[in-house]
Amino acid sequence: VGRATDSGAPAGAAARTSGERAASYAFRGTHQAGIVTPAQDRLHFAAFDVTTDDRAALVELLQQWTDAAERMTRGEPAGPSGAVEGPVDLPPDDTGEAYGLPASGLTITFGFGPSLFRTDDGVDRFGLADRQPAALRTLPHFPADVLDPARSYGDLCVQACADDPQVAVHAIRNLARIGFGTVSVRWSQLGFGRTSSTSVDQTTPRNLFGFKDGTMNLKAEEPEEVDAHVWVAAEDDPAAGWLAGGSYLVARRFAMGIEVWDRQPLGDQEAFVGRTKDSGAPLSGGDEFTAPDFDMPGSGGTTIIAEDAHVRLVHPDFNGGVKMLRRGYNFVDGSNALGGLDAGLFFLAFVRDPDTHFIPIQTKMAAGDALMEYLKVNGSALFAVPPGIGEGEYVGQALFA
Ligand SMILES: C=CC1=C(C)c2cc3[nH]c(cc4nc(cc5[nH]c(cc1n2)c(C)c5CCC(=O)O)C(CCC(=O)O)=C4C)c(C)c3C=C
Ligand SMILES: [Fe+2]
Repeated sequence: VGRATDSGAPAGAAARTSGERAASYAFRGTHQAGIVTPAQDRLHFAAFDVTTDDRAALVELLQQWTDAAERMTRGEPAGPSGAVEGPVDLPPDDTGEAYGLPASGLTITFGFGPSLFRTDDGVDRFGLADRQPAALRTLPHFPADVLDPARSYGDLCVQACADDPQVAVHAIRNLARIGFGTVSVRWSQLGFGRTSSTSVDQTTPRNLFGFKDGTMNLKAEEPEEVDAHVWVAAEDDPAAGWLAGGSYLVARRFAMGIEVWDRQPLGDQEAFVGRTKDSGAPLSGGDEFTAPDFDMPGSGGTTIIAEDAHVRLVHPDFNGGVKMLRRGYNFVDGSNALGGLDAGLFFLAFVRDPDTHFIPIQTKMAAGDALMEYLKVNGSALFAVPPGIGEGEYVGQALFA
């Protein structure tokens, strides 16, 4: 199986055939991997706080993280000696739990939070304040947000996705280990079962409400749409030229009231979403990929896709044409005090500008979406995702130039 470029296309001699998953994705390229590369089945996402005010130490960490991430995405150990071949009187430079495992499609995607540029008190810890992108601010409070600060925010983030959970966890663990003394893990989230497709080669998966999720997602095979809605352009923000070719990453932990949801009639569940549970077709008819007819009359003077149906509220036609690249995951983090599952959807979306492509849609959804009855958001964060890493560069290098 060939290696893939950041566009998801094969880069090696052995080309990938349709639907076949690449064993590894190129770490370096125009854009970071883990955005338009095909969404893998497993996630370990971590937000870090930087525990030093030393800019040089931060840069050194990013250099070390770049080296280790490149190695791990190739299926190699995090450091040159590895888990078992280093000196016996030193801790190994790889923790070992992925020893013998293949790359498993690992992608590692880095992001920078607003607090890296300026603390809540306005302190410019690393001399980066004048390079803070205007759109990189703490997300506003939305109705139904019950945010836990211990699951929110962060100076840095790392999204590790792979087809083997052990490989994703190994990546985060080793980056945290390398960062000891410079960063600490603020929060992390495991995910299983992607809730989106980012390539037409992928079948649409299901979320924990049991519905197909990702049907109308932006896909790698629509590069013009991806350019228009995902990648930051050089002219977007004069203060943040370093972000050109990058993106913004929205992370929101949606706790789902699945026990209450499971007691709702099938027809009601379908009305809340606006699509059938079986094929995922819009309630106005057709198959999964048929465009919804939002004007089709239903019974009693209403439309067949209800005014508060999720797919109506978030559809580009009702949101100034904006689209997003969703890349979220299901999660179950044990059970809660009431004996229910602590389950939900860890929503991840890459957008060109959160002010136009996320905040208005989330505001509308939080205020009037039928799904919100079953959702609470207890974690939230926004990160600027620097562009891809060129040969000999480290992640985010242009920010520190
Ligand atoms: C603010 C953006 C969005 C949030 C938050 C969100 C949460 C969320 N969504 C589902 C389930 C489904 N979403 C679907 C489609 C869909 N969702 C968004 C945006 C947000 N979703 C968009 C832009 C779209 C595509 C709309 C379109 O272009 O038609 C679907 C339908 C299948 C699909 O197209 O993917 C489902 C199902 C849940 C459960 C959830 C929070 C937990
Ligand atoms: Fe959605």
